[in-house]
Amino acid sequence: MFFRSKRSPEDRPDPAELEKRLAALGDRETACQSAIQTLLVLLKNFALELDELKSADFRSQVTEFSEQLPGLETGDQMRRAMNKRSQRFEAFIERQNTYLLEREAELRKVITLLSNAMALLNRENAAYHQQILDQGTNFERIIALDDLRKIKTSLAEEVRQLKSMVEQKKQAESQQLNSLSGQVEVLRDELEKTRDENRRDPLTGIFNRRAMDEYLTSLIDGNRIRRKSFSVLMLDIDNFKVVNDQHGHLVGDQVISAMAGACVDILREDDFVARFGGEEFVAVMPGASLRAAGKRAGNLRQAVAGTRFSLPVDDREDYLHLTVSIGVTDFRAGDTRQSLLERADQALYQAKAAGKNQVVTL
Ligand SMILES: Nc1nc2c(ncn2[C@@H]2O[C@H](COP(=O)(O)OP(=O)(O)OP(=O)(O)O)[C@@H](O)[C@H]2O)c(=O)[nH]1
Repeated sequence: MFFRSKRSPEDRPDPAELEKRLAALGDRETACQSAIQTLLVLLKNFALELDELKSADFRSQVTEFSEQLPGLETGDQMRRAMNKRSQRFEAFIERQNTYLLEREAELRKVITLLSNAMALLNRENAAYHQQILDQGTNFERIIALDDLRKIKTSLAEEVRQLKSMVEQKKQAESQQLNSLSGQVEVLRDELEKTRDENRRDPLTGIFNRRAMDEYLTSLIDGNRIRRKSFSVLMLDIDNFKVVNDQHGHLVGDQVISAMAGACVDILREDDFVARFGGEEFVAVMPGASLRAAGKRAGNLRQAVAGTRFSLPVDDREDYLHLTVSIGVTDFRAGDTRQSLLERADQALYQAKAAGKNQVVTL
Protein backbone atom coordinates (compact mmCIF):
# COMPACT_ATOMS: atom_id res chain seq x y z
CA MET A 1 0.00 0.00 0.00
CA PHE A 2 1.00 3.41 -0.73
CA PHE A 3 0.19 6.22 1.74
CA ARG A 4 0.13 9.72 0.70
CA SER A 5 0.85 12.61 2.87
CA LYS A 6 -2.10 14.72 3.82
CA ARG A 7 0.05 17.86 3.80
CA SER A 8 -0.35 20.15 0.88
CA PRO A 9 2.72 21.01 -1.16
CA GLU A 10 2.61 24.52 0.35
CA ASP A 11 3.06 23.00 3.86
CA ARG A 12 6.29 21.23 2.90
CA PRO A 13 9.40 22.95 4.29
CA ASP A 14 11.32 24.93 1.90
CA PRO A 15 14.78 23.22 1.51
CA ALA A 16 16.48 26.65 1.40
CA GLU A 17 14.71 27.62 4.61
CA LEU A 18 15.69 24.30 6.19
CA GLU A 19 19.27 24.79 5.18
CA LYS A 20 19.23 28.27 6.71
CA ARG A 21 17.74 26.94 9.95
CA LEU A 22 20.28 24.11 10.06
CA ALA A 23 23.10 26.60 9.55
CA ALA A 24 21.71 28.75 12.36
CA LEU A 25 21.52 25.68 14.62
CA GLY A 26 25.09 24.76 13.80
CA ASP A 27 26.19 28.30 14.56
CA ARG A 28 24.30 28.23 17.87
CA GLU A 29 25.91 24.93 18.85
CA THR A 30 29.36 26.33 18.07
CA ALA A 31 28.58 29.40 20.18
CA CYS A 32 27.33 27.20 23.06
CA GLN A 33 30.42 24.99 22.85
CA SER A 34 32.60 28.06 22.92
CA ALA A 35 30.68 29.53 25.89
CA ILE A 36 31.02 26.25 27.81
CA GLN A 37 34.75 26.08 27.03
CA THR A 38 35.18 29.67 28.29
CA LEU A 39 33.28 28.86 31.49
CA LEU A 40 35.44 25.78 32.01
CA VAL A 41 38.61 27.88 31.67
CA LEU A 42 37.19 30.37 34.21
CA LEU A 43 36.35 27.49 36.53
CA LYS A 44 39.96 26.27 36.34
CA ASN A 45 41.31 29.75 37.06
CA PHE A 46 38.91 30.13 39.97
CA ALA A 47 40.53 27.18 41.76
CA LEU A 48 43.17 28.06 44.42
CA GLU A 49 46.49 26.32 43.93
CA LEU A 50 46.52 24.19 47.09
CA ASP A 51 47.37 20.55 47.73
CA GLU A 52 44.94 20.24 50.63
CA LEU A 53 42.05 21.19 48.27
CA LYS A 54 43.24 18.66 45.66
CA SER A 55 43.26 21.52 43.13
CA ALA A 56 45.41 19.63 40.63
CA ASP A 57 42.87 16.82 40.49
CA PHE A 58 40.04 19.34 40.02
CA ARG A 59 41.89 21.08 37.19
CA SER A 60 42.58 17.82 35.36
CA GLN A 61 38.88 16.88 35.67
CA VAL A 62 37.91 20.21 34.10
CA THR A 63 40.50 19.82 31.33
CA GLU A 64 39.34 16.28 30.63
CA PHE A 65 35.73 17.44 30.40
CA SER A 66 36.62 20.32 28.14
CA GLU A 67 38.51 17.94 25.78
CA GLN A 68 35.64 15.44 25.82
CA LEU A 69 32.96 18.03 24.96
CA PRO A 70 33.50 18.36 21.17
CA GLY A 71 33.15 14.57 20.76
CA LEU A 72 29.75 14.38 22.48
CA GLU A 73 27.17 14.32 19.77
CA THR A 74 23.81 14.06 21.49
CA GLY A 75 22.24 15.97 24.35
CA ASP A 76 21.96 12.70 26.21
CA GLN A 77 25.70 12.04 25.95
CA MET A 78 26.39 15.57 27.19
CA ARG A 79 23.99 15.23 30.13
CA ARG A 80 25.62 11.94 31.19
CA ALA A 81 29.11 13.37 30.92
CA MET A 82 28.07 16.46 32.92
CA ASN A 83 26.29 14.44 35.65
CA LYS A 84 29.38 12.32 36.04
CA ARG A 85 31.47 15.41 36.90
CA SER A 86 29.08 17.90 38.47
CA GLN A 87 29.25 16.24 41.92
CA ARG A 88 33.05 16.46 41.93
CA PHE A 89 33.01 20.08 40.78
CA GLU A 90 30.47 21.04 43.45
CA ALA A 91 32.46 19.20 46.11
CA PHE A 92 35.59 21.14 45.13
CA ILE A 93 33.77 24.50 45.25
CA GLU A 94 32.38 23.59 48.68
CA ARG A 95 35.88 22.63 49.90
CA GLN A 96 37.28 25.90 48.64
CA ASN A 97 34.55 27.99 50.32
CA THR A 98 35.05 26.21 53.63
CA TYR A 99 38.80 26.72 53.32
CA LEU A 100 38.41 30.48 52.72
CA LEU A 101 35.97 30.87 55.62
CA GLU A 102 38.34 29.04 57.94
CA ARG A 103 41.32 31.18 56.86
CA GLU A 104 39.32 34.35 57.39
CA ALA A 105 38.34 33.24 60.90
CA GLU A 106 41.99 32.43 61.65
CA LEU A 107 43.11 35.80 60.31
CA ARG A 108 40.60 37.55 62.53
CA LYS A 109 41.88 35.63 65.55
CA VAL A 110 45.51 36.46 64.74
CA ILE A 111 44.66 40.11 64.23
CA THR A 112 42.76 40.33 67.50
CA LEU A 113 45.62 38.59 69.24
CA LEU A 114 48.20 40.91 67.69
CA SER A 115 46.20 44.02 68.48
CA ASN A 116 45.62 42.91 72.07
CA ALA A 117 49.24 41.95 72.60
CA MET A 118 50.48 45.21 71.15
CA ALA A 119 48.00 47.27 73.12
CA LEU A 120 49.00 45.42 76.27
CA LEU A 121 52.70 45.82 75.62
CA ASN A 122 52.42 49.53 75.15
CA ARG A 123 49.64 50.49 77.49
CA GLU A 124 51.67 53.33 78.91
CA ASN A 125 52.45 54.85 75.56
CA ALA A 126 49.35 56.64 74.28
CA ALA A 127 50.74 57.52 70.84
CA TYR A 128 51.99 53.99 70.31
CA HIS A 129 48.70 52.61 71.53
CA GLN A 130 46.87 54.72 68.94
CA GLN A 131 49.17 53.42 66.21
CA ILE A 132 48.36 49.86 67.19
CA LEU A 133 44.64 50.56 67.08
CA ASP A 134 45.06 52.09 63.62
CA GLN A 135 46.93 48.98 62.64
CA GLY A 136 44.03 46.85 63.89
CA THR A 137 41.65 48.90 61.74
CA ASN A 138 43.94 48.34 58.78
CA PHE A 139 43.78 44.61 59.40
CA GLU A 140 40.01 44.74 59.39
CA ARG A 141 40.11 46.62 56.11
CA ILE A 142 42.35 43.91 54.72
CA ILE A 143 39.90 41.19 55.72
CA ALA A 144 37.25 42.99 53.71
CA LEU A 145 39.34 42.53 50.56
CA ASP A 146 38.14 39.71 48.32
CA ASP A 147 41.34 39.01 46.48
CA LEU A 148 43.70 36.72 48.39
CA ARG A 149 46.73 38.15 46.60
CA LYS A 150 45.76 41.65 47.68
CA ILE A 151 45.26 40.38 51.24
CA LYS A 152 48.72 38.86 51.13
CA THR A 153 50.35 42.03 49.83
CA SER A 154 48.49 44.26 52.27
CA LEU A 155 49.25 41.93 55.19
CA ALA A 156 52.95 41.92 54.29
CA GLU A 157 52.89 45.73 54.30
CA GLU A 158 51.07 45.88 57.65
CA VAL A 159 53.49 43.37 59.17
CA ARG A 160 56.39 45.47 57.87
CA GLN A 161 54.90 48.55 59.50
CA LEU A 162 54.28 46.66 62.74
CA LYS A 163 57.87 45.46 62.75
CA SER A 164 59.18 48.96 62.21
CA MET A 165 56.91 50.29 64.97
CA VAL A 166 58.14 47.62 67.36
CA GLU A 167 61.73 48.41 66.31
CA GLN A 168 61.20 52.13 66.97
CA LYS A 169 59.60 51.34 70.30
CA LYS A 170 62.53 49.08 71.18
CA GLN A 171 64.98 51.83 70.31
CA ALA A 172 63.06 54.41 72.34
CA GLU A 173 62.94 52.03 75.31
CA SER A 174 66.60 51.21 74.98
CA GLN A 175 67.40 54.95 74.95
CA GLN A 176 65.22 55.41 78.03
CA LEU A 177 66.97 52.48 79.67
CA ASN A 178 70.40 53.89 78.84
CA SER A 179 69.47 57.28 80.19
CA LEU A 180 68.00 55.67 83.33
CA SER A 181 71.02 53.47 83.93
CA GLY A 182 73.20 56.56 83.41
CA GLN A 183 71.19 58.37 86.07
CA VAL A 184 71.38 55.35 88.38
CA GLU A 185 75.16 55.27 87.84
CA VAL A 186 75.44 58.97 88.79
CA LEU A 187 73.26 58.41 91.87
CA ARG A 188 75.32 55.36 92.85
CA ASP A 189 78.54 57.38 92.52
CA GLU A 190 77.06 60.21 94.56
CA LEU A 191 75.89 57.76 97.22
CA GLU A 192 79.34 56.18 97.31
CA LYS A 193 80.93 59.63 97.56
CA THR A 194 78.59 60.68 100.37
CA ARG A 195 79.21 57.39 102.16
CA ASP A 196 82.95 57.91 101.81
CA GLU A 197 82.70 61.54 102.94
CA ASN A 198 80.85 60.37 106.07
CA ARG A 199 83.80 58.15 106.88
CA ARG A 200 86.49 60.79 106.31
CA ASP A 201 87.90 63.48 108.55
CA PRO A 202 87.41 66.79 106.69
CA LEU A 203 90.68 68.37 107.89
CA THR A 204 93.11 65.55 107.11
CA GLY A 205 91.19 63.40 104.60
CA ILE A 206 92.04 60.21 106.51
CA PHE A 207 89.34 58.03 108.15
CA ASN A 208 87.39 59.47 111.07
CA ARG A 209 86.51 57.90 114.39
CA ARG A 210 83.21 56.49 113.13
CA ALA A 211 84.94 54.64 110.28
CA MET A 212 87.52 53.32 112.70
CA ASP A 213 84.81 52.12 115.11
CA GLU A 214 83.14 50.24 112.23
CA TYR A 215 86.43 48.76 111.10
CA LEU A 216 87.42 47.64 114.61
CA THR A 217 83.97 46.10 115.16
CA SER A 218 84.22 44.12 111.92
CA LEU A 219 87.72 42.91 112.84
CA ILE A 220 86.61 41.82 116.32
CA ASP A 221 83.53 40.06 114.87
CA GLY A 222 85.74 38.30 112.31
CA ASN A 223 88.04 37.21 115.12
CA ARG A 224 85.17 35.32 116.75
CA ILE A 225 84.95 33.13 113.64
CA ARG A 226 88.65 32.85 112.84
CA ARG A 227 91.40 34.00 115.14
CA LYS A 228 93.65 36.52 113.48
CA SER A 229 96.02 38.75 115.43
CA PHE A 230 95.97 42.51 115.10
CA SER A 231 97.27 45.44 117.10
CA VAL A 232 96.19 48.98 117.84
CA LEU A 233 98.41 52.01 118.05
CA MET A 234 97.32 55.28 119.68
CA LEU A 235 99.43 58.37 118.88
CA ASP A 236 99.29 61.87 120.35
CA ILE A 237 101.35 64.92 119.32
CA ASP A 238 103.40 66.12 122.27
CA ASN A 239 102.83 69.64 123.62
CA PHE A 240 100.55 70.49 120.79
CA LYS A 241 98.94 73.26 122.82
CA VAL A 242 102.21 75.19 122.46
CA VAL A 243 101.99 75.01 118.65
CA ASN A 244 98.52 76.49 118.77
CA ASP A 245 99.48 79.10 121.29
CA GLN A 246 102.66 80.22 119.49
CA HIS A 247 101.58 79.94 115.86
CA GLY A 248 97.84 80.06 115.93
CA HIS A 249 95.11 77.54 115.19
CA LEU A 250 95.59 77.62 111.42
CA VAL A 251 99.17 76.46 111.74
CA GLY A 252 97.97 73.95 114.34
CA ASP A 253 95.55 72.57 111.72
CA GLN A 254 98.32 72.31 109.13
CA VAL A 255 100.50 70.44 111.61
CA ILE A 256 97.67 67.98 112.31
CA SER A 257 97.29 67.40 108.55
CA ALA A 258 101.04 66.94 108.09
CA MET A 259 101.10 64.43 110.98
CA ALA A 260 98.25 62.46 109.37
CA GLY A 261 100.25 62.33 106.13
CA ALA A 262 103.35 61.14 108.00
CA CYS A 263 101.38 58.33 109.70
CA VAL A 264 99.91 57.16 106.38
CA ASP A 265 103.34 57.34 104.68
CA ILE A 266 105.28 55.50 107.35
CA LEU A 267 102.74 52.83 108.34
CA ARG A 268 101.86 49.97 105.99
CA GLU A 269 99.33 50.30 103.22
CA ASP A 270 96.83 47.93 104.78
CA ASP A 271 97.05 49.61 108.20
CA PHE A 272 93.88 51.52 108.96
CA VAL A 273 94.79 55.08 110.02
CA ALA A 274 92.16 57.38 111.53
CA ARG A 275 92.04 60.70 113.31
CA PHE A 276 90.67 59.82 116.71
CA GLY A 277 90.02 63.43 117.71
CA GLY A 278 92.05 66.65 118.34
CA GLU A 279 95.75 65.86 117.82
CA GLU A 280 95.27 62.15 118.48
CA PHE A 281 95.46 59.35 115.89
CA VAL A 282 94.72 55.63 115.98
CA ALA A 283 96.13 53.03 113.63
CA VAL A 284 94.76 49.48 113.47
CA MET A 285 97.34 47.02 112.15
CA PRO A 286 95.83 43.77 110.88
CA GLY A 287 98.09 40.72 111.22
CA ALA A 288 100.58 42.61 113.46
CA SER A 289 101.68 41.01 116.77
CA LEU A 290 102.30 43.26 119.79
CA ARG A 291 106.02 43.01 119.18
CA ALA A 292 105.80 43.89 115.49
CA ALA A 293 103.37 46.73 116.18
CA GLY A 294 105.67 48.09 118.90
CA LYS A 295 108.55 48.03 116.43
CA ARG A 296 106.59 49.91 113.79
CA ALA A 297 105.44 52.44 116.38
CA GLY A 298 109.12 52.98 117.27
CA ASN A 299 109.91 53.64 113.60
CA LEU A 300 107.07 56.12 113.38
CA ARG A 301 108.11 57.97 116.53
CA GLN A 302 111.66 58.18 115.27
CA ALA A 303 110.59 59.39 111.82
CA VAL A 304 108.43 62.19 113.30
CA ALA A 305 111.19 63.26 115.68
CA GLY A 306 113.56 63.50 112.73
CA THR A 307 111.18 65.50 110.53
CA ARG A 308 111.26 69.25 110.09
CA PHE A 309 107.69 70.50 109.69
CA SER A 310 107.90 73.66 107.61
CA LEU A 311 106.00 76.67 108.85
CA PRO A 312 104.08 78.86 106.41
CA VAL A 313 105.84 82.12 107.31
CA ASP A 314 105.69 85.07 104.87
CA ASP A 315 109.31 86.02 104.10
CA ARG A 316 111.50 83.40 105.78
CA GLU A 317 111.72 79.66 106.11
CA ASP A 318 110.92 78.33 109.55
CA TYR A 319 110.48 74.83 110.85
CA LEU A 320 108.82 73.07 113.71
CA HIS A 321 110.28 70.07 115.47
CA LEU A 322 107.65 67.82 116.86
CA THR A 323 107.54 64.59 118.80
CA VAL A 324 104.84 62.06 119.41
CA SER A 325 103.95 59.65 122.19
CA ILE A 326 102.54 56.28 121.23
CA GLY A 327 100.67 53.58 123.17
CA VAL A 328 100.46 50.11 121.61
CA THR A 329 98.41 47.02 122.47
CA ASP A 330 97.18 43.90 120.72
CA PHE A 331 93.83 42.17 120.49
CA ARG A 332 93.26 39.52 123.16
CA ALA A 333 90.53 36.96 123.73
CA GLY A 334 87.46 38.57 125.30
CA ASP A 335 88.43 42.06 124.15
CA THR A 336 85.74 44.49 123.08
CA ARG A 337 86.36 47.61 121.01
CA GLN A 338 86.16 49.65 124.18
CA SER A 339 88.52 47.48 126.26
CA LEU A 340 91.03 47.45 123.42
CA LEU A 341 91.00 51.24 122.98
CA GLU A 342 91.14 51.79 126.75
CA ARG A 343 94.30 49.65 126.99
CA ALA A 344 95.89 51.55 124.08
CA ASP A 345 94.98 54.82 125.83
CA GLN A 346 96.56 53.57 129.08
CA ALA A 347 99.76 52.73 127.19
CA LEU A 348 99.74 56.23 125.64
CA TYR A 349 99.20 57.77 129.07
CA GLN A 350 102.20 55.84 130.37
CA ALA A 351 104.31 57.08 127.45
CA LYS A 352 103.34 60.68 128.26
CA ALA A 353 103.93 60.12 131.94
CA ALA A 354 107.36 58.65 131.21
CA GLY A 355 108.45 61.90 129.57
CA LYS A 356 106.81 61.87 126.08
CA ASN A 357 108.48 61.07 122.72
CA GLN A 358 108.30 57.39 123.48
CA VAL A 359 106.44 54.18 122.76
CA VAL A 360 104.82 52.02 125.43
CA THR A 361 103.41 48.55 124.65
CA LEU A 362 100.83 47.13 127.02
N1 LIG B 1 94.60 73.62 115.61
C1 LIG B 1 93.88 72.61 116.17
N2 LIG B 1 94.05 72.39 117.45
C2 LIG B 1 93.35 71.39 118.03
C3 LIG B 1 92.47 70.61 117.31
N3 LIG B 1 91.94 69.69 118.15
C4 LIG B 1 92.48 69.90 119.36
N4 LIG B 1 93.34 70.94 119.32
C5 LIG B 1 94.17 71.52 120.37
O1 LIG B 1 95.14 70.59 120.79
C6 LIG B 1 95.55 70.96 122.13
C7 LIG B 1 95.70 69.77 122.97
O2 LIG B 1 96.27 70.17 124.20
P1 LIG B 1 96.57 69.21 125.37
O3 LIG B 1 95.41 68.26 125.57
O4 LIG B 1 96.99 69.97 126.53
O5 LIG B 1 97.74 68.35 124.89
P2 LIG B 1 99.19 68.73 124.51
O6 LIG B 1 99.43 70.19 124.52
O7 LIG B 1 99.54 68.03 123.23
O8 LIG B 1 100.01 68.11 125.74
P3 LIG B 1 100.39 66.60 125.84
O9 LIG B 1 99.31 65.77 125.23
O10 LIG B 1 100.56 66.37 127.30
O11 LIG B 1 101.68 66.45 125.14
C8 LIG B 1 94.53 71.96 122.62
O12 LIG B 1 95.06 73.24 122.61
C9 LIG B 1 93.38 71.86 121.60
O13 LIG B 1 92.71 73.09 121.45
C10 LIG B 1 92.31 70.90 115.93
O14 LIG B 1 91.57 70.31 115.20
N5 LIG B 1 93.05 71.92 115.41
